Amino acid sequence: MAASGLDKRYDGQPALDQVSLRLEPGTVLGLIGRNGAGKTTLIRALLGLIETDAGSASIWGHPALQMGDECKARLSYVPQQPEALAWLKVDDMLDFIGRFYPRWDAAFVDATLDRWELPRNRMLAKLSPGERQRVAIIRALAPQPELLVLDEPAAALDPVARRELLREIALRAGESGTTVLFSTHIVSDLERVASHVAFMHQGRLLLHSELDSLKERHLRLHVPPAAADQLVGPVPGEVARRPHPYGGHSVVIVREEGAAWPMLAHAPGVQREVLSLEDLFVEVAG
Ligand SMILES: Nc1ncnc2c1ncn2[C@@H]1O[C@H](COP(=O)(O)OP(=O)(O)OP(=O)(O)O)[C@@H](O)[C@H]1O
Repeated sequence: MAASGLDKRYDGQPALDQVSLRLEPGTVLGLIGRNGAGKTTLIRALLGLIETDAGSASIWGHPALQMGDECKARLSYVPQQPEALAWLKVDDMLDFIGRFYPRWDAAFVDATLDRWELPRNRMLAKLSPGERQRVAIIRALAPQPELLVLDEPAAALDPVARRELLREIALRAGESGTTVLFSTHIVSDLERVASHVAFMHQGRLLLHSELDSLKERHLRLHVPPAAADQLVGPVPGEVARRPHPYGGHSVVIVREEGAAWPMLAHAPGVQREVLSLEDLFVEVAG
């Protein structure tokens, strides 16, 4: 799955601004960003569900906008608010959908409905939002997709259900090599399962990196007033800068993998701080 140069405007406002992204097979990419950052728009553009103003998206080398049935059968998508087939009972909907998929795992459906204590005979429209989301997740996993796309799957789930979902995603990725793209604003969820992380902010993709190397590549420097002369121009790799309330500045920097830190990181009186993912998110998107 890949996109290059995606632009999308709504009422003149950019929802996607020159977004390029490549999802390598077998990775679990967590897409993180604040409300309205453009996550859903990006997911829909990647899947060819909306046309963009510029740029292109492809899935397994085919243009996303002209995806054929063969490709569709290899991927599953859980939208933020699953609404399809709401007049059917849980069991009937899953039976009906299952007929379209050769690799439909009926035993998984059965076991997971029990494990998640979902009412099989109730109409989808009468389920709670969290229950509906769980059913949508079962529906998405049962065909054993090669590519699983989840738009804020945890939004309506309680903490126990969230853990179960994350465990299931990790299992699929680890055992079957399923490629996963999921959006979230819960940083701890992302840290639990993602191999890669992408930050969206105001329609732009600010950062796309392997999760493990992210912390090694970023640093917050606390620069005391005495070293202020070092901050006249931009610091190499500068991502964010804030004045400290008690004087001095904090500067977040990024370096290429294996590259050296800029001189400022070694300057006298400058303190280095390794950022958590949450801190980094707040720094770039705050
Ligand atoms: N159909 C639409 N018509 C007009 N504006 C839209 C439409 N869809 C999205 N937008 C706007 O585009 C921007 C990005 O929205 P999007 O839903 O992609 O954000 P998001 O990151 O998924 O947000 P959230 O975390 O709240 O779900 C927002 O400002 C939103 O209001």
